[in-house]
Amino acid sequence: MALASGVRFAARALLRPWALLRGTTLGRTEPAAGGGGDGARRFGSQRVLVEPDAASGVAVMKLRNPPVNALSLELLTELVISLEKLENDKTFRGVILTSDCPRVFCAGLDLTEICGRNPAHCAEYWKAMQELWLRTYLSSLVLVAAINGACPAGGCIIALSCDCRVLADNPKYRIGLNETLLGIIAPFWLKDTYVNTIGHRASEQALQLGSLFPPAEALQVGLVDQVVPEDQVQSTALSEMARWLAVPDHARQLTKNMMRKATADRLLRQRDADTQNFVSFVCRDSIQKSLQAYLEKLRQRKG
Ligand SMILES: CC/C=C\C/C=C\C/C=C\CC/C=C/CC(=O)SCCNC(=O)CCNC(=O)[C@H](O)C(C)(C)COP(=O)(O)OP(=O)(O)OC[C@H]1O[C@@H](n2cnc3c(N)ncnc32)[C@H](O)[C@@H]1OP(=O)(O)O
Repeated sequence: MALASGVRFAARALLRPWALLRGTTLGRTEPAAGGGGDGARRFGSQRVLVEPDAASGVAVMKLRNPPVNALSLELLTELVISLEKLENDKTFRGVILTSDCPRVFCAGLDLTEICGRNPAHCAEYWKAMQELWLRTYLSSLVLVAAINGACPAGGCIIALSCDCRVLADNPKYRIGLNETLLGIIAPFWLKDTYVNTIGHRASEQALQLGSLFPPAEALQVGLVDQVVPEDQVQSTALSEMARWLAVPDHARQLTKNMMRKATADRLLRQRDADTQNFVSFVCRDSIQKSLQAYLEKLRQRKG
């Protein structure tokens, strides 16, 4: 798809230096845990573990950035590069995205990447977040989110960018765009993704309230497609993947692009403006104070 290749070019041009500079050990392979079928070899990087199964054409991509898979610049970079590697390997048709950290799928943006950071770093960071959303939202692969933990804000966006979502039935594993509770707001392309998933009225209410939905409500509002016992999340994600892979790739990919291109184009047309908006918004003293206070509250919760 032209657009995807455009994004792929952008990703490669934009991210290659990070991959080198950030000391990732991309491409390291090691035997998959439990053998993994035909000698499948895990690969990935420090913060992303990829367990490929060539026989089925499905890879499991695990976020591994303890304690909460906060989306640091490194994790964002490694996710995009790992996904690009799988997209370029025609052996693979689908990826299951899940967490290697207990109780948390992904805590969203790493707030230490924007709290007390200079505008240049905030811009670099936001471009990486844009890139990850574009890469997942437009991926030619089938992406299934196996949500095995809490999934607020940026974590919710990653899950929403997948083709479908399976959530563990644990009331502590809440999902949603809670930005307003931090005193910030979701940018238009997060809003658009929400509206495309749960509809305008539900999004309007949930975004303003910063709603974090427990599993039953997340299912009811359409934020997730299945809620299953925690020990069945991965197997259910695999079954869901099989359902999607039963469809010829070309027809499915063209349909996905038809459904999502307009939303992605809206960001692609104004990426620089969006980055400037983000930087000028988060660098405001009032917003910095809100974010610092929120981080402090998080740190004190354990006390
Ligand atoms: C007009 C304007 C126009 C345009 C505007 C443009 C742009 C819009 C502006 C901004 C962008 C908006 C997008 C935002 C998306 C986001 O993702 S914001 C981040 C939101 N994330 C959260 O609210 C989650 C916060 N975390 C939690 O709720 C819990 O940690 C969680 C439920 C995930 C796990 O709980 P638990 O297992 O108990 O772990 P702890 O809470 O104890 O946390 C462990 C340590 O991790 C630290 N931590 C947690 N979350 C984050 C995080 N997101 N970033 C950084 N650090 C985090 C936490 O402080 C603990 O640290 P410690 O061990 O104490 O040092």
